[in-house]
Amino acid sequence: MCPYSFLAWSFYFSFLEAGKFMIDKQIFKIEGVKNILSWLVLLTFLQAVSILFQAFFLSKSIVILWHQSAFSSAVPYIFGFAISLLCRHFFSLIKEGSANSFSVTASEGLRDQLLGKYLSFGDQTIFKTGTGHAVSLLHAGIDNVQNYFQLIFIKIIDLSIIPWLLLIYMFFLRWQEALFLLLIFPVIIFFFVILGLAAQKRADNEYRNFTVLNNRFADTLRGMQTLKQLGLSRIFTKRIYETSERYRKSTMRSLTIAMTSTFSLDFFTTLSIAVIAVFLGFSLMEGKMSLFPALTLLVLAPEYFLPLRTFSEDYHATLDGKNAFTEVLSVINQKKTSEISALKVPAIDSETVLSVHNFSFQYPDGQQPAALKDINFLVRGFAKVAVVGLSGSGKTTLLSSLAGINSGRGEISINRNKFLNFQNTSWQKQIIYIPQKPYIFHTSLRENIAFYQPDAPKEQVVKAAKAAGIYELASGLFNGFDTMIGESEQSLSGGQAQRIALARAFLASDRHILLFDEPTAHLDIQTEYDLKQTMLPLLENHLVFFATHRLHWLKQMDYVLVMDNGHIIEQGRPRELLEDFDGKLNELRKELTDEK
Ligand SMILES: Nc1ncnc2c1ncn2[C@@H]1O[C@H](COP(=O)(O)OP(=O)(O)OP(=O)(O)O)[C@@H](O)[C@H]1O
Repeated sequence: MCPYSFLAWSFYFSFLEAGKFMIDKQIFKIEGVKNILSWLVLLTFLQAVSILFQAFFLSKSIVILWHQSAFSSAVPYIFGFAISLLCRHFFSLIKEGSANSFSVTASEGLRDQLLGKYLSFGDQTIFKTGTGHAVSLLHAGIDNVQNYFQLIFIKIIDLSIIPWLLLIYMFFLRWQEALFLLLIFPVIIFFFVILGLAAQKRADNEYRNFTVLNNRFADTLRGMQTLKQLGLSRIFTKRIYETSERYRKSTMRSLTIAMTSTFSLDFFTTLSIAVIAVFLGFSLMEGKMSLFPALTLLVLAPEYFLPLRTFSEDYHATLDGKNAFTEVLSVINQKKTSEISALKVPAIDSETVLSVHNFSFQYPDGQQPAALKDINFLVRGFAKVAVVGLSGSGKTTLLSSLAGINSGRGEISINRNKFLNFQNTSWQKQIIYIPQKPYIFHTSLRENIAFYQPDAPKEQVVKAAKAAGIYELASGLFNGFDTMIGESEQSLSGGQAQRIALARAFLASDRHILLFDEPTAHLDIQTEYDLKQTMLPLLENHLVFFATHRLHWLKQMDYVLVMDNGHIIEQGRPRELLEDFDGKLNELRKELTDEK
């Protein structure tokens, strides 16, 4: 291998390796990246030219003053030096400003995409990675990505342009020193790469510990009340402490590597500059070169290494940002098994025929067999369908599939319009979903009730509240319907939360599909009875799917699906099924009675 190709190869290798640590290639797919790159390249080029002029004018001024010429002859050079210094910093400021505005826009775009992904994937993505991790990715993670965008382009472009432009000029001044600087560069990068490998491993470890800490912290906060009741809060506090200690130690370990790499780079670059200074000193003493090229070379040598040094100073922050960026993209790039369909589902009315044939669903990380298998049923108009079964039989999964939260696949027809699953916008816009514990948002009571219809006038909100039996509660509150509820605000009982969910349903009069997932499961008998009286009028004029363990609801239902192990094992009119003493519904009734 000839020396030139060896040199070229070592440059290529060192840049490639340095780049691999710092750049996630997907960064080039971000919108507007080409424009910002071209703009930064232009500014960096101008900055490098300013540095050259700065060195030139500075050396000229010193040489004139050294030779004790008239001060006036040095003034234009001093002036030139000041101008080029100003230009250099001016270009640097514009670069930072441009990179900053790009990084803010790009990272906010990523935050929106990430949030959109979490919302469209439902709780399954969050369930997989953990709530704490999801929240920290949306906040600290995106902030790290912003910092990464802010730093990485400027650092990489500086490193790719400034040293080489300076080096070309230095070759013209004196090739020996320029060659030395050229040869030392890959050597320094080689050490940097070795340390980078270790830093990458430590940073990955640090990120893993950070994720565990976030999840553990969020879980503990959520379960704090239960932990206190069970007398376990101290144990969990200790666990959080231990996890945070692990995170602290791993951060310190990766910081040690970062410091070592900064130190070693500083050491090598300072040593190289010192070597150059010694060479130049000898050449000057021996009269082999004049003062101007020697001074210019001495001024330019630190500038030659400066991009590399600043690159290493922000190495740790950049690595953190890169890890966060990769993580954000891994969520954003997740593919849904099926995208939400835009096919129009007719509005559900008293004449609608809904037929579900061979519908199955498997959780992405669920084990065989599927959570729902060959589900078949046909319901007409505003039927009231009970979904019953033992715990784990698939009731919630069926309701989540009907709500379009789960994907699944089968032959579904609504008045002969065919669909593959319920992930359909016009179907979902007709649904009201009431789970066991409805989510109460941290906002006013009024906004909580107006969940499906945010623009509903106050009179309608009040009417819905009256129908749901929550009006008395609202009147008793300090700020009435404007009182803040949810989170740490006004606390609500399970029954009151359920009534808010019912008020939402009363208000959403244009939605005619009601999905109840064991709405009274955790309420006492009296509260359930009171709530039932409120719920019964709501069931009218709605297609209702009502998952429950409490079989007294069957009296209000027209049809029942009995589930076991993801299958519908029996279906029909409740009264007819209950008359069959050997039937599955009666078997279930006995099992549920025995359980009590
Ligand atoms: N997010 C999930 N990921 C993987 N498997 C799940 C998930 N949720 C439920 N399953 C599994 O699917 C099956 C049906 O669960 P599902 O919650 O639908 O039952 P259920 O009848 O509603 O039970 P319960 O009455 O206790 O609420 C169970 O085997 C359960 O372990």
